[in-house]
Amino acid sequence: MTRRLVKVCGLTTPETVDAAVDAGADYIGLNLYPPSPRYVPVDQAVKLRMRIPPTTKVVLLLVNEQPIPTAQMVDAVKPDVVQFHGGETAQWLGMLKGAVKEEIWKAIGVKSADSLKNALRFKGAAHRLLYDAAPGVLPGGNGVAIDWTLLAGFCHEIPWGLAGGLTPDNVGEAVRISGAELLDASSGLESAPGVKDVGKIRAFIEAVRAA
Ligand SMILES: O=C(O)c1ccccc1N[C@@H]1O[C@H](COP(=O)(O)O)[C@@H](O)[C@H]1O
Repeated sequence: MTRRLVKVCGLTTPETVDAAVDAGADYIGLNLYPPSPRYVPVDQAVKLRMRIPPTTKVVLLLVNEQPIPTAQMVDAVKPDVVQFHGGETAQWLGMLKGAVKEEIWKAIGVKSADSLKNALRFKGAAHRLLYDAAPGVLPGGNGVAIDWTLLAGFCHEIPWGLAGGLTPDNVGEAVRISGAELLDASSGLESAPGVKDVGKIRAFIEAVRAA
């Protein structure tokens, strides 16, 4: 049986970080995109990062950052993965991949099957693609699900994960339809924008494990 990977993103407090670790999250995402309700400044991200044991990987979420701030934030927080969730190009990520040792993930806004085909340009530039809804009010974190059937019928050439509007209630169906091996949720685990609910974090991880 496949052991699926779970990422809980946009955590901002020690309590929710501890809850996600205790519940068995594989990845915890820290959001350094200032307009987001889940934004944490670098010094807070560093403190949260220090609570996370090596068995849980840390993902630093950035949007359209320039190379120097990117390097500074990565150096300070020391994540295992850097998730780029804006309009970063394959060429730019390719250059970065030569300079940084961390794993690189690229979020792809999915509108149709063509979105998946076009994302193949990131082969060699990103270690993993994260399929999410197309940008809305924010580049991500909008709680909007994509058409999961597109993923099931696609010949994936790059490791990938599913994001976008996942909740404890729908993630089982999302796994069944898409076959995703990594499931990523943020706003669907909140009681209000930016306020994570410990019960929903636990329920999400349990639902993935049961799928
Ligand atoms: O969460 C945010 O505010 C955010 C802001 C900018 C880029 C990405 C963001 N979140 C990421 O988007 C996906 C899907 O989130 P959701 O589950 O639909 O809320 C996920 O990777 C979030 O971490």
